[in-house]
Parts: sequence; structure tokens; C-alpha cells
Amino acid sequence: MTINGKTTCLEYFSKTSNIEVLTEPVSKWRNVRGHNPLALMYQDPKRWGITLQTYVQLTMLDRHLSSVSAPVRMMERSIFSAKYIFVENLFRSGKMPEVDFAVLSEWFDWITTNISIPVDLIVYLQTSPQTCYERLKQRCREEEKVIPLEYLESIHHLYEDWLIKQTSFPLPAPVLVIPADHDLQNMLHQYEENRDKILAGSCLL
Ligand SMILES: Nc1ncnc2c1ncn2[C@@H]1O[C@H](COP(=O)(O)OP(=O)(O)O)[C@@H](O)[C@H]1O
Ligand SMILES: Cc1cn([C@H]2C[C@H](O)[C@@H](COP(=O)(O)O)O2)c(=O)[nH]c1=O
Repeated sequence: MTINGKTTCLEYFSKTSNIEVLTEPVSKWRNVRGHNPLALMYQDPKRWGITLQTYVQLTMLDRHLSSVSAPVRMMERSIFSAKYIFVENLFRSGKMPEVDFAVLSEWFDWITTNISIPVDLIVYLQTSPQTCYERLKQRCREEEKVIPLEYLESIHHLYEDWLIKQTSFPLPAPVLVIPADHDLQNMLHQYEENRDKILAGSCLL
């Protein structure tokens, strides 16, 4: 999902030795050479969706290909979720012209066909759209103040179709589901309970 506790989860695991944590490059999406494609996309998705998503795709690929510095790497989202969820949502909601979707899809298909992007395990922090909406208001990121609950509901359905029902797009790895509507204390407990599974990749599923 979005705005549901991914960064908080990664911060927790970053305190463990032998784990390398790669957070999402949101700061780049908010500032590329003085421009803010994230804000532009929320202001006018039809015009700027392609701009943001092209840059997201590039920066996610860069994250995937960066050299590994620890036995276990945890990465916030992937090039797959950017395409299967956010690009798909823009297109399906009529906020991305067909030609923009086609060009992004060609890029995505070329990348995933020609470049190896190994993923061992997807950890899905499963939250309701309402929880995300509350956390969005709590975090209060300027660009995201315009996000309505309906947007979070659409993103949620796309995630559920992909990772739970498994009816929409190919899965690059097995999925570990962690219910994440709970308070922070409860979540830290769940992270501990799932630590071995997460660190083992798909081996203990
Ligand atoms: N379990 C939780 N309960 C309540 N608030 C949370 C919880 N996890 C994270 N938050 C808060 O919700 C907001 C979004 O969390 P964050 O980790 O930045 O989400 P994401 O990286 O998925 O966008 C932050 O203000 C964070 O402090
Ligand atoms: C991957 C991706 C993200 N976004 C947007 C959604 C949020 O506003 C921010 C960051 O997400 P997070 O859940 O707070 O980490 O970026 C997007 O518009 N398109 C994307 O592909």
C-alpha cells in the first residue's frame, strides 16, 4: 500500500546488523534538478503522470542494481509495484493517456526482459485504505494533502488483486503477508515474529 508504515518497518530492521535497507528514493521524486514531479503529478496527473512515473522507474531500477553491501537487502517497494500499481492506477482511472501508458509499458517490458532483477520475497504490509488515510494525515507531506480516500481505495484494490488474489500481474517472488492496521507496538512485535522468515527470503515460507 502507500503511506502505511513501510519506512517505519525498514527503520526498525535497519538497526539489525547484516541487513542493508534501501528506502524509496522519494526525495528524488520531490526534487529533480529543482523540479518536483511528485507534486506536479498530484496537481495534474494527466499532464505529469508520465513524467513522475518515468523517473520513478529509473530511480527504482537504479536501486535494484546498486551494489550489495550486506548478506540481506530489504528494499522499500520495487520497479514492479511502481508499474503494476501506480502506473496501472493512473491508466485505469483515465488519468494517463494511452500513448503515455504504452511508452512506459514498452520501457518496463524492455527493462524486465533484458535486465535481471532478482527478488526473493515480497513482504506485504496489509493495511486498510482508512488506516493509510489516517497515517497520511498524520505524516502531512505537503504534496499528498490533495489525496482523497478513493485514491487509496483504488491503490488498495490493485495491491490485493496482485498480491492476495494473484489475478492481475505476475509475481516476481512469493508473498509474506503481515496485517498492519495495528499500533506501532503491536507492529514491532509482529516484525520480531516474522524476522526469521523475512531474513530467510522465501526459504521458510
Ligand atoms: N503502526 C503504526 N501506527 C500508527 N502510525 C504509524 C504506524 N506506522 C507508521 N505510522 C506513521 O504513519 C505515517 C506513515 O508511515 P511511514 O512509515 O512513513 O509510511 P510509508 O513509508 O509506507 O509511506 C508516519 O507518520 C508514521 O509515523
Ligand atoms: C512507487 C510510487 C509512489 N508514488 C507516490 C505515492 C506516495 O505519495 C509517494 C511515496 O509513497 P510512500 O508509500 O509514502 O512511500 O510516492 C507514485 O505516485 N508513484 C509510484 O510509482
